[in-house]
Amino acid sequence: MAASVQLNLRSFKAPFNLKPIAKQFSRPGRIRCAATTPTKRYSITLLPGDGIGPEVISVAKNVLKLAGSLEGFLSFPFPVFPLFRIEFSFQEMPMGGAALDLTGVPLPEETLSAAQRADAVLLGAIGGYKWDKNEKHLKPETGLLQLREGLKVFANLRPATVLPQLVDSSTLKKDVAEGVDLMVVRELTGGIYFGKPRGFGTNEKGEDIGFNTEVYSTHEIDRIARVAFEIARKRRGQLCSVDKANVLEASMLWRKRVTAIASEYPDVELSHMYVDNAAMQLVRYPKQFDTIVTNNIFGDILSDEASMITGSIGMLPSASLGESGPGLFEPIHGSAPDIAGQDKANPLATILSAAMLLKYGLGEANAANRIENAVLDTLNRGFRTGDIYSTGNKLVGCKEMGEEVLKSVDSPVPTAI
Ligand SMILES: NC(=O)C1=CN([C@@H]2O[C@H](COP(=O)(O)OP(=O)(O)OC[C@H]3O[C@@H](n4cnc5c(N)ncnc54)[C@H](O)[C@@H]3O)[C@@H](O)[C@H]2O)C=CC1
Ligand SMILES: CC(C)CC(=O)C(=O)O
Ligand SMILES: [Mg+2]
Repeated sequence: MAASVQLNLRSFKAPFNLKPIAKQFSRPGRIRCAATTPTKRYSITLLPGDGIGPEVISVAKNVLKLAGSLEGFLSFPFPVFPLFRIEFSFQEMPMGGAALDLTGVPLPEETLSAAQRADAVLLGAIGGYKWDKNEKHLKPETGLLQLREGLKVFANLRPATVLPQLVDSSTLKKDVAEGVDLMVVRELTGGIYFGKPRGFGTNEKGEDIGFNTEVYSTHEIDRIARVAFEIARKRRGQLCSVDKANVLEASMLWRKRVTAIASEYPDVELSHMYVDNAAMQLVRYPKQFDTIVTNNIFGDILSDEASMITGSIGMLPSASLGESGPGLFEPIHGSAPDIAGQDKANPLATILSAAMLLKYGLGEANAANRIENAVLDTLNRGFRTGDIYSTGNKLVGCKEMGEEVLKSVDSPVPTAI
């Protein structure tokens, strides 16, 4: 049954950051034998953030807890005998605007070190009107960039899969959206969001100017390219590198290095596309894409665009991984101040990010599949938040959607699509 309901967050042996079960067992202090049942303990740092962040994190935390508690049982055909237990300890820390209000900075040292010590980090979203006019170093968004840099999570995986249940929610025609299943691999700790010089100044005419620098090194390009090739190899074997090499020097180097790394992956078909064309192709014929690799800013923009093919930005999860240390898992959307506090947010992107946390962050693929199945089952039962609602379905809020997913997680035989 699990195979028929895969969300295409395919398990692949990533060359980074996965912690197989065996490794967990070998960690001193992680496994405790309570009576006869060994317990796998994971510490998760939760960063709810701002706007709808706390609403979606609260729902995803409950889903994660329940999915973990159901793991480790032998089933004949219902759970009978626990081989091991999974227990999460959650530490909630302030981040973004919430941290600014509390401590005066968007990423307090305590928050970063809690995240660095954790087995995985689950983030809601940050930002809001209240802090929009803050100086750069006092913006919630600066805290998010510092967190990604501090965790060294350079590879941001953003899968966009059109679920059969949500084809009608896509803004594209059914035959264009149906069957779309792509992965954006976005470079996350380099490029124009981090490049120097940056700042404000005056030009020769005395006018104010603002400037940023798009900069990539060989090392930064090579490592994200290898991640993308590895992922493409485990998917349909096609990698499209998106750049602006007809204009930007940083993109010229990008294209040269991605082409060079391709020789290590003869089984993967590499193509190149300029970003303006890619933005157009995504709405013209998105099924042509399997895996896309691109820089920080293009990946940010193209993944928001890709989300609408799937029905809503409220559906897209992400995993940000580094060579070692905890992964950072977050929905691709922001804090949605326009709907914050109204119980309207779609929590599925965050719930699916929790599934990615289990699969890519902790190596608990089974528990991850349980969550993915539960999301599909909930959609099969017709529950929809406003952003993915179509006629004939049941309109629910963020909390109720969460409760329905919990029911599906708990059901012994999930409904297949
Ligand atoms: N990772 C993060 O924490 C991110 C933070 N931001 C910040 O979020 C704030 C708002 O940014 P926007 O540009 O408005 O982007 P946004 O992603 O927060 O919202 C864009 C639109 O999508 C809707 N939306 C987003 N998530 C949704 C969900 N789960 N369910 C239903 N509808 C959803 C919103 O209501 C809004 O109409 C800004 O301060 C921005 O800097 C933006 C993107 C990512
Ligand atoms: C602060 C921004 C870079 C966040 C964002 O839009 C994203 O990562 O998708
Ligand atoms: Mg974005």
